[in-house]
Amino acid sequence: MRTWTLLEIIPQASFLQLTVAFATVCCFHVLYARHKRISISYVPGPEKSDPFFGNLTDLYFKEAGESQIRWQEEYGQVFKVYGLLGEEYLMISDPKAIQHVYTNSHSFVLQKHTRNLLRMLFGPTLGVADVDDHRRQRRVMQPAFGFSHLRNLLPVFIRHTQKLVQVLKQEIAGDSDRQSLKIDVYDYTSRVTLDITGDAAFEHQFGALDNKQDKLKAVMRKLEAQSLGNDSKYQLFATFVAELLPETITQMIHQLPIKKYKYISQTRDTITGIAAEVMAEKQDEMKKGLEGGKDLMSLLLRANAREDPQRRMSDEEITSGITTITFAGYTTTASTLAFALWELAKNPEIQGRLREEILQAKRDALKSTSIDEIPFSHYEKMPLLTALIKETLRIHPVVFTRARQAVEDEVIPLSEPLKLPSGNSMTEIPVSKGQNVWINISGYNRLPRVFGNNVHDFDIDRWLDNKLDDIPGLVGVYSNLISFGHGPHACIGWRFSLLEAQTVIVELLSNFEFRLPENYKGVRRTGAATMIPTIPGDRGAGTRLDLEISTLPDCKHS
Ligand code: HEM
Repeated sequence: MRTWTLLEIIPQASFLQLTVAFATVCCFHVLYARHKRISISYVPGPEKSDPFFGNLTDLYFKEAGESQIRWQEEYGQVFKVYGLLGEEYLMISDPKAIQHVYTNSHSFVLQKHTRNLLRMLFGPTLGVADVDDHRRQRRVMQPAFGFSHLRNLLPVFIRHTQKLVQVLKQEIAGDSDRQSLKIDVYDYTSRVTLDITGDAAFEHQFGALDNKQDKLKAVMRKLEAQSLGNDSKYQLFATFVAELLPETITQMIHQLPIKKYKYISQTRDTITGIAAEVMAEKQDEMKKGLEGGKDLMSLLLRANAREDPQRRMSDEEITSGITTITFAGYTTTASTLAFALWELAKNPEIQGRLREEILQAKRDALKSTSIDEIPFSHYEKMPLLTALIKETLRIHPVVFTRARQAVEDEVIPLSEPLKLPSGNSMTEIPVSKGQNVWINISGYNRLPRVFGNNVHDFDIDRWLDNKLDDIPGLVGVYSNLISFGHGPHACIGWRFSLLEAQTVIVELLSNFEFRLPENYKGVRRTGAATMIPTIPGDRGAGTRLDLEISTLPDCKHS
């Protein structure tokens, strides 16, 4: 009998047959790898809500964080959820477990899909660099985000925020000297954060508040619209299948002439091209011995030049660092600000108290410096402003979940024993290479043992006596909140973001009043690349949060 070789079979098979054969081999490969893993099936968790998609449809199609918070109440700080074809994910909000996963960034890395997408868009950037490269890059970049440099950026923040106030006043007054106007506050918070971030990061003037035509702005906005997330089962399927395929195959697929991938590489070329142009100009200035700017890129170039040549960042690493910062920085802070203004509109009493604190700080500044601008050192001394921002970050963490994958066998310690249905309990969870672990950021921020019993209420008073800042053994870079992550990959821009949010809220509340609009139907917190505000039942309208705004009586003509 004749034996067929693979090379003889392939030319005779149709494309469909080959695809089916390839998919079957992949499925077996995945199921075999899964079978060899240490099982976590004993960990309690919700039943599958879909035989094929497991719990993914709950996690992706319901409001962002909603299911994770509900399951945490039911199953505790550690539970299991199902992904595609019965894949088991570990979801953790236990502080010790989070600390372990986040800190051991060599054992737990970003999921393949996210890593590839980030690499395609931004190049060898912070989130995807391997451990040594990441450490080297952070070492050079970190000082630019310290308090002493932020002090220099405050005038940039204030300048753009004052422009925002001016634009809003003109819009409200319109042609008819109107009293108030319904606006999409996200549109304005994202324009001001884009202008601030471009200017502070590399002195690029996006001119978003002026509606200026700008190539980079157009690309960033398009990218933002594209990242609106998985809103169909097909997209969800494609994302998770990409996760199951070997990395080399995924990278080959990304080279295919598919519209989405072509768009991503064009976007990358535009962003990095502009950043490279600016960098070349700045390097030229440095060579001529000119003093250079106070923006992050200038600081980075100067710090890099002082580094040991072996440890310097390459030009490509600098441009991808700056573009990542610009994109990561503006959308996150813009949504956080929009959520904060929404909370203030829902709580006029808090809005009034906070406005009084701000106006008093401005009066004090006027007395001591003859300018009604709050000095840098005073922002931290405004308890209500600080509490508002902390409570917004707690209730509305725009990065509401983070996925990590174990690249080696590991044991995850727990701060509280995990009780099993058998009556036994476990103090640590062994996991195998390949195990997906999701950090339940929304859930952690609502742990009653950390934040009190009324965790689901927006209550800024919980922060006022500073007790929450002093609990030992917790996680996060800011006030025991995990909204900015933890460990080596924690948000590099958290201080930047806080100061930016503080300046914007100070200027907005001293000039305007925010109310819920007529026919208010709520706001949906939608899970996309980050958590974004959208109109309930109208995802097509994109990121949007409508509020009624009016100019305060004594500010109308200033
Ligand atoms: C409210 C605003 C912000 C929130 C909630 C936020 C949240 C986060 C979180 C949770 C991470 C960790 C991601 C992970 O675990 O993989 C992160 C990383 C990062 N963030 Fe932010 N961020 C904010 C604003 C900013 C700003 C303003 C900048 C820059 C100016 C920035 C730049 C970055 C960068 C570069 C990383 C990657 C760090 C690394 O991998 O080493 N973020 N951010």
